[in-house]
Amino acid sequence: MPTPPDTSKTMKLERYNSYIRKLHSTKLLNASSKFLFRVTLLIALVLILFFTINYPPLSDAGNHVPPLHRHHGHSFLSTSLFSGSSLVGGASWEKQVRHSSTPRRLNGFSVLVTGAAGFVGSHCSLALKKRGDGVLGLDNFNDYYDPSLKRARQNLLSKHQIFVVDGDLNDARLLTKLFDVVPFTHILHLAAQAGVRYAMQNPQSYVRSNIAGFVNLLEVAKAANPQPAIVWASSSSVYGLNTENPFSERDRTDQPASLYAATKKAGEEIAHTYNHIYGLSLTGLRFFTVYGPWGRPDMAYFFFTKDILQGKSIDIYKTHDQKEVARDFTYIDDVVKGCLGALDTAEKSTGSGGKKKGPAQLRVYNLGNTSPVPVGRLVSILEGLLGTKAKKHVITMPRNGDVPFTHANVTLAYKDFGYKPTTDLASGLRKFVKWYVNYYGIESKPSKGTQRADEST
Ligand SMILES: O=C(O)[C@H]1O[C@H](OP(=O)(O)OP(=O)(O)OC[C@H]2O[C@@H](n3ccc(=O)[nH]c3=O)[C@H](O)[C@@H]2O)[C@H](O)[C@@H](O)[C@@H]1O
Repeated sequence: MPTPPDTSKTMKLERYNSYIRKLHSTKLLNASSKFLFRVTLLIALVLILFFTINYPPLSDAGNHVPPLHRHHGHSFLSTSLFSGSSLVGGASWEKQVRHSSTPRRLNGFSVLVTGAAGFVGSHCSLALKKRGDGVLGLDNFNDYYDPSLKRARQNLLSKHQIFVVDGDLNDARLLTKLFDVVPFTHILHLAAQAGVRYAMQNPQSYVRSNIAGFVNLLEVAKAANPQPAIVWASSSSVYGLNTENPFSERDRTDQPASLYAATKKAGEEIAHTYNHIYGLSLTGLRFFTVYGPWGRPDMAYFFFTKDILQGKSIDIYKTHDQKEVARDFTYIDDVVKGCLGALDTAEKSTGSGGKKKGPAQLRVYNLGNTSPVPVGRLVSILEGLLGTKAKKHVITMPRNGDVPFTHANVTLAYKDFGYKPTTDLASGLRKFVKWYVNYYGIESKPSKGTQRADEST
């Protein structure tokens, strides 16, 4: 008989093999579950990020800016999560917000300045900080004009311990957070879509900033406890086709000539509503063509300077009945004094947490220079300061929302807070040109005395 095979060894081997197989399958299971777990985590993170970027906070749903239209607004990622280098709502962010907003003088204000990286906003922020008030800036750094100029203004502010939060007026969650962190006594609301003629190119940006953004800010302010007093920038353009001269706050403002003017006028009406329903103290300031160092490159005095220095021709508008166009150009330092005067005399809001307790202050003031200057004269002053002849191209004013002249009566602002402009156009432009040349350098050699046949002298 054949000897039976010795199975003990085979069985041992099989047992060993099955043990190894089990071991492998458990390892495999472990590895694959780990892998699955990681993939799920990654998907979850991607989804969270996707929703954060694409969907605004619930409270902001009504003001959601569709992604395609964001170039003049701000992405929600940078608006809602990050500001400068710190995370919005994080401990270091809150510390910066508090530090910047804390007044350094007895009974000093704590002011939220919107549009703080803008022209008037940066000047006012510095003036407030210098006298000991706390200032927190808010700006969306949009690209209506060169954002690097806004960043340069922000750098200047940060040297004076003013923190500018990178965010949009339409971000209700961000605004509410700011009011949670700081009990602001005042808002100086200067953020806006400015410029008269650009309204024909991008009308929606005016509605978004000057109407929706303003309402969003007022909604947050009325709900705050304490409610702040609000001083905000209206515009001389609300006088539109008014023919009274000079313009007084009592004159009609129901004939705006541009959508820009119409949104500013709408702001004045909206201010009335929030004052009436919620007891918010509101002061609108009608600025008259403000100019000066750190100004706005979209304004005529600014781009005339650039074009004259580069030897390019400039368009000088005349009215349809061949008259000169004139503006009550107002120097920035005078306007800053007006803004501070308005803040100093602003009474407290009377409501709290969205409920009115009694009547509150509602005011509107002209802040002009009281001395209109024809645009041709502005150009001659610039030619003198730059030592260069401009290539002047005099044309009839295009139908683009412009008005033929502006002239402020400032009696009311003088009576209520001593507003008295002291800078004439020649002195103010001298300071502007000094700043301009220092900031930009002289970009190209001025070309002298070359005029076209259709130019005036
Ligand atoms: O006072 C105001 O409320 C307004 O002042 C300025 O608006 P505007 O007065 O039109 O200022 P510029 O655009 O700098 O124009 C100044 C003057 O130059 C004239 N101009 C403008 C452009 C141009 O190419 N040529 C020209 O002759 C205009 O007709 C105007 O008379 C600001 O741009 C507005 O944001 C502000 O609200």
